[in-house]
Amino acid sequence: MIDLRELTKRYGDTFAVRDLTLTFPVGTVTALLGPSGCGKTTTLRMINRLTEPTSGHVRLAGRDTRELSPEALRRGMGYVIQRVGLFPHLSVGRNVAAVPELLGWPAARVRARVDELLSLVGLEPGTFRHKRPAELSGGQAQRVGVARALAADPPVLLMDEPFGALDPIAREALQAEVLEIQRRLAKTVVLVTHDIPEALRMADFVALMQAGELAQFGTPDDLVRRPASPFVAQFMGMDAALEQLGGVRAAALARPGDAHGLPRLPAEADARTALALMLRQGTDGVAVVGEGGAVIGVVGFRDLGHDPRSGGA
Ligand SMILES: Nc1ncnc2c1ncn2[C@@H]1O[C@H](COP(=O)(O)OP(=O)(O)OP(=O)(O)O)[C@@H](O)[C@H]1O
Repeated sequence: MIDLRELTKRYGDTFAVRDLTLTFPVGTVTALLGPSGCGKTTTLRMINRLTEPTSGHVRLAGRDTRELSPEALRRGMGYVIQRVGLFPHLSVGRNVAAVPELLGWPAARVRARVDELLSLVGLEPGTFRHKRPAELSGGQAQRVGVARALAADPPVLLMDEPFGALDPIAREALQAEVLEIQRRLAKTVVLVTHDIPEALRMADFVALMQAGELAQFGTPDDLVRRPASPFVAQFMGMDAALEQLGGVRAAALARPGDAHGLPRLPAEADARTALALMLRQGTDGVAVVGEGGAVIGVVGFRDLGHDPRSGGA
């Protein structure tokens, strides 16, 4: 297990993380959840010592991580970030092989491992092994990133908004596959996200942070049904509104309008996905497209308040 004890990171007068005491149980997914700037990434980076704490400490399986070299520590922890950062000049296969090669595995074992991992993340090895990162879609590149993080079979996987840059359909597919892999391999996963539905879907436990401190740790059900403070109730309550949008098809809200410059959303997507796309792209609308990419109509930010099932109230 990973234990954080009174972990603090200060930048000048700002506490990015303050007195954080938290245990990530072995073989589970724990989401570090919270609004922008609450200290999620700083916490994750203190676990693998990409950021050194100002005070407090991290224990891994009972050992203070300061007793380990950062390199040895990181070898035991896969790390996946939003933009995977694959080596552009290396093939997909060589990217996945990077850590096993560093560890001096025999060539045949590395080759077998690369193929095993590509299959595991849903990429057919014969098709993808020799491709360059530039030839991949965002979702495929992110899959390679996950395969690379798992290459040396680390017991711990640290993931920082790993699905954040993906379109909604690729995101849901990869979330499902990462969950499936986690269940099969029983990795200890720490997942940074600000997306409540993602945390609810993926996490066994949620650590909700507020301004560098722990607001509540518990199961997703605990946080939704037994919030420890008004902040938790309000933050998790945003989800109820979002869930309602999840039941409405974006196509049902689409109306004629100027689709120029708007991000595109498939007609079968729901209104929650439309909202996520607007927030991510910084637009106040999306273009809903049908088969063949023809624009059906636009959904504006203000249209999201109108549920056609309730008569447009
Ligand atoms: N290198 C740094 N120097 C100064 N301040 C920093 C540094 N890194 C983070 N901070 C500050 O620490 C706080 C927490 O940042 P952190 O990136 O951990 O938040 P976060 O919850 O991951 O946010 P987001 O969801 O927006 O990525 C923020 O106020 C941020 O501005």
